[in-house]
Order: sequence, then structure tokens, then C-alpha cells
Amino acid sequence: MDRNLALELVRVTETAALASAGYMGRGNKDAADQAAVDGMRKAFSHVSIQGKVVIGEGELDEAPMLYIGEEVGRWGSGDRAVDIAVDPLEGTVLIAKGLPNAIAVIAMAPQGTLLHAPDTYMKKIAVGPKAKGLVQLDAPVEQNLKAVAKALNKKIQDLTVIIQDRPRHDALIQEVRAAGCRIKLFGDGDVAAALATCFEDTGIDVFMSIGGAPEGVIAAVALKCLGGEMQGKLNPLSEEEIARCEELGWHQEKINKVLTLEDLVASEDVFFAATGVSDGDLLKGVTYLENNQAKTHSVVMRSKTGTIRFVDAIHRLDKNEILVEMMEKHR
Ligand SMILES: O=P(O)(O)OC[C@H]1O[C@](O)(COP(=O)(O)O)[C@@H](O)[C@@H]1O
Repeated sequence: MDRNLALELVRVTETAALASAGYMGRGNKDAADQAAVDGMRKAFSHVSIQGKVVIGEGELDEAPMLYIGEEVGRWGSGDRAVDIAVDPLEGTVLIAKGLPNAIAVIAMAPQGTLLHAPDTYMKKIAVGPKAKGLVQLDAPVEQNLKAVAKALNKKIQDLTVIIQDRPRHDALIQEVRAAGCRIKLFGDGDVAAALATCFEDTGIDVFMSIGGAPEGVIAAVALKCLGGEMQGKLNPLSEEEIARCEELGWHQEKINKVLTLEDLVASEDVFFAATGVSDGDLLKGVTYLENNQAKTHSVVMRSKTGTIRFVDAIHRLDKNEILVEMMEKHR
């Protein structure tokens, strides 16, 4: 895929972040999400791809924009056919409460290569490049943690495991504590949490959680670019979710299968871009500057070359056509 698409994708996540950041701390997660969706969709119309949303805001009946199956991009005759996975505002509650780690995020891959994950829960494990190939989602927790400690040349007591703070993880938390590791609990945003395992500065060594399956596919694209490892397994928690899986052709045998990184993302030529909405471990959030300007901090990655770029940008909110429209609508 054309390497210049990387910068195009950053423009899209920047626009989503800028559109939604004004809602920080205002207690309205739906309005913040809608703003991010608006911004992302608008910015996509300038990108030279024939994109189809495979992970989006839901089915057409529940999501009028960026719904699964929606065509995005310019759709010119020479444009590349691609699968698009979006989470315009990953961590809607985080923005509503003004908490850290909300991001706007996109993953892109050649057509037909991203897993069409149903919108149910998924059990996930992620580790950075040094521990790649050494963990097994279904293995005992302690066994995985010992393997990671060995790969990182750390004492098991010095490993930090990041887990979403939910009652469904009580037993997991007990097991990680019993193994002797440190734990960092996070409120929301498991894409950022999985990514953190690949950046030493974050101090996070392992990600273990049950979170959204769509977020699992998006994170897997990033882990592929970063040379890390991620595995997942659908984990429908209610009768309704099981029915939803069946409706989409996920029968018990398929649900029980551990999905490897290759199952989640079947291509070596994928892109991932994210822009911070609120300050986080990896990305700074949107900040507003004098003279109607705002600053964004993003990361964009391409698996083919393994390049990881951090992009700082200063935007004129009164000059850029799309941003002017977003500011009128959402500020
Ligand atoms: O809040 P739940 O039901 O535990 O779901 C977990 C999911 O929610 C999130 O924390 C945030 O998702 P939203 O941005 O859609 O609110 C995800 O990162 C995670 O996968």
C-alpha cells in the first residue's frame, strides 16, 4: 500500500480528536463520540482509498455514520481497496470525565484481511516484541508471566501487568497477584493499554483483559506494526452476545478458538494511526493555544517497514475548512 497513506490517516485521527476534545469533562460521552465520528468521516472523504468499514460504530440500523459496511474514502478508479477499522473515540467515558488515555484511532489493511469481529467481548493477551511467541492465551496466568519475565530478563515481582478495572477480572487479578506481579488497573481504553506493552517507557510489560472484540482487532494491527504479540478469543458474556455471535456465523467451535495475531490481521502490510484526545501514557492530548490554534500528538505505524512516527501538529481552527465546520458544530 502507498506509504503516503500513513500521513493521510493521521489527518483523519487528528480531525476526530480535535472535533471531540472540546467535550472533555462535560459529562456527555455520546456528544463527544458523535463529534469524533463526524470529524473522522469528514476527513476520510479526502483520502485516496476505496475503503470499507469492517470494524465501526455498529450496524447501519444503530449507527448512521461509520457503520459496518460503509464506504469511506475518495473511491477514485486507481485507489486501493482496503478494510478500515475505526474507533473515533476510544474511551468515551474518559473524555466525558476528563480522564487520561482517550484516543482517536484507525487501522487499515488490504481488503479482506481484517477479522470481522462481532461486537461482543474478547479475552486478550498482548506483550511486546521481546516476549513474542512466548505466551499462550489459554495457558495458566503464572506460566505466561514467568515466560515474559524470563524474556525481559526481569524478576517476576518487577513485571507490571495492565488489566481493565472490571469485576469480571477479579479472579485474574487474584492470579496475577499470587504470581507476585505488579498490576496497573485502567478504567477504559484497552487499545492504548495493549499498545503500551510495546513501549518500554510506559513501564507496562503485559496486557491481560476481557474487553471489546472490535478493539481487539484494532489493537492487533498496532501490535503487528510494533512487532509485538496479541492473541484473542471471543468471550460472549450474555445470552444476547452468544445469539449475536451465532447470527454472524460464529458457532461454538469458532468462538472457542484462540485467535492468533495472523487470525486477527491476515496481512503484513497494515497501517495504524492514533491521536491523543486526553493526555495519556503514550500520547499527549489536544491542547488549545493562542490565536485559535490547537496542538495534537499522534503516532502512525506501518508494518511493512516497521516505521513508527510520532507526529506533533499545530492546527488553525479558523482556517482549515473541515476544522472550521467541526468547531461550529461541536464547540
Ligand atoms: O465498559 P466495558 O463494557 O467493560 O467494555 C470494555 C470496552 O470499553 C472500553 O473501555 C471503552 O469503549 P468506548 O470508548 O466505546 O466507551 C474499551 O476500550 C473496552 O474494550
